[in-house]
Amino acid sequence: MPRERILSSEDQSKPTPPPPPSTVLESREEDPALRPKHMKEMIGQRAVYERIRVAVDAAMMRGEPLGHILLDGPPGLGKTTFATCIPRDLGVELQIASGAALAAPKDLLPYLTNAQEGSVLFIDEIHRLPKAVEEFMYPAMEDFRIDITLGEGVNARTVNMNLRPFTMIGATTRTGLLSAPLRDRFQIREHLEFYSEEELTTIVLRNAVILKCPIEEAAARKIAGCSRGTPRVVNNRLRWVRDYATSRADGEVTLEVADRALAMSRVDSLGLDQQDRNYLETILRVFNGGPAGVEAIAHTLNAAPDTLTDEVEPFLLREGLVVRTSRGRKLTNRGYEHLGQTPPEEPVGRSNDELPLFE
Ligand SMILES: Nc1ncnc2c1ncn2[C@@H]1O[C@H](COP(=O)(O)OP(=O)(O)OP(=O)(O)O)[C@@H](O)[C@H]1O
Ligand SMILES: [Mg+2]
Repeated sequence: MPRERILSSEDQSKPTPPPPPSTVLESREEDPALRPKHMKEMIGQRAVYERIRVAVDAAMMRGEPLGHILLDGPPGLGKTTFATCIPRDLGVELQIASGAALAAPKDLLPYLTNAQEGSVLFIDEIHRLPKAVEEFMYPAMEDFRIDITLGEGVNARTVNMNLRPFTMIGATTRTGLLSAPLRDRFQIREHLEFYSEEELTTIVLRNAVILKCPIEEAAARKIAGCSRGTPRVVNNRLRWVRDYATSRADGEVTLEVADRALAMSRVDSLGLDQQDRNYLETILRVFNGGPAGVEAIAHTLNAAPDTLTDEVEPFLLREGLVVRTSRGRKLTNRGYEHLGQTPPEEPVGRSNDELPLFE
């Protein structure tokens, strides 16, 4: 670990004032320098990595296209990273499309016809594909063939077109929203899980070197411990702490500097930020601890329900701060305690109509 203080000439010439904490922490802007380029540089997700590796090696040895891959899991855990590393490892081209932008089959057509043999077509947010586009994809994925309808009414006729065999990689934060026929067309389906503190510490130490930021191991561990098990969050926190070290200390991220920086950005001991705490506080104060429907919580917070289910809730559920019951979200005893409150007498989430839901 380099201990000396290193600042690149770029850092010195352009001192950027740190943006307000909430922007730093919620920022979805990716740093291309920090995204691993090859699968072997990826940290964690070992089981997923090994299975994809087997398929990639076999495809390369046989000279055949890799089977279609579906990746799901909460935001920031590495779906896009896998999708960009796989074609690089295979040495093939990558095209990127977003489910939300493919409104009709004709929007997908150029991607399919441009796909070279063995190349990868990555569709992000694949759960947002309209039904018509999804159905158009079935024969493309299964038989590398598409059916195009030309003309209208009685003059309409269907033309079959063969495609070059390619690999589709789909990413979604919501597998539950995918139809079974689409899901079944992916030969490999992988779920990405939250990262351990150990893995996140490794990511911090690796990225601190890339960012030329001297850091103490204890500080790296501290940043990792409050990053919600998520590499994207760990990178954002590292950048914030590094900015803080540059502008409020001598540039070195010591444990003390990390503590001060994280306290200033209002990240708490579990790594929750203001948005997470607002969510918990709303259930506590507005809904008396719950149960409360996600729509109602979202309205109260002036947030989109999807943001809550996709981005806020997965980690809070994993940490056991809330439970999802058939009647809505409810604070657990741990949730009460985290907010500095005494839990109510009766045990939470255990009456018959409030059994936790497993989805
Ligand atoms: N296994 C990993 N090792 C190291 N860094 C990682 C890993 N996975 C992700 N990252 C880092 O986290 C960032 C976010 O990851 P990525 O964009 O792949 O998430 P995602 O699952 O696609 O999220 P979203 O659902 O929001 O699209 C990447 O830019 C990368 O720097
Ligand atoms: Mg992504």
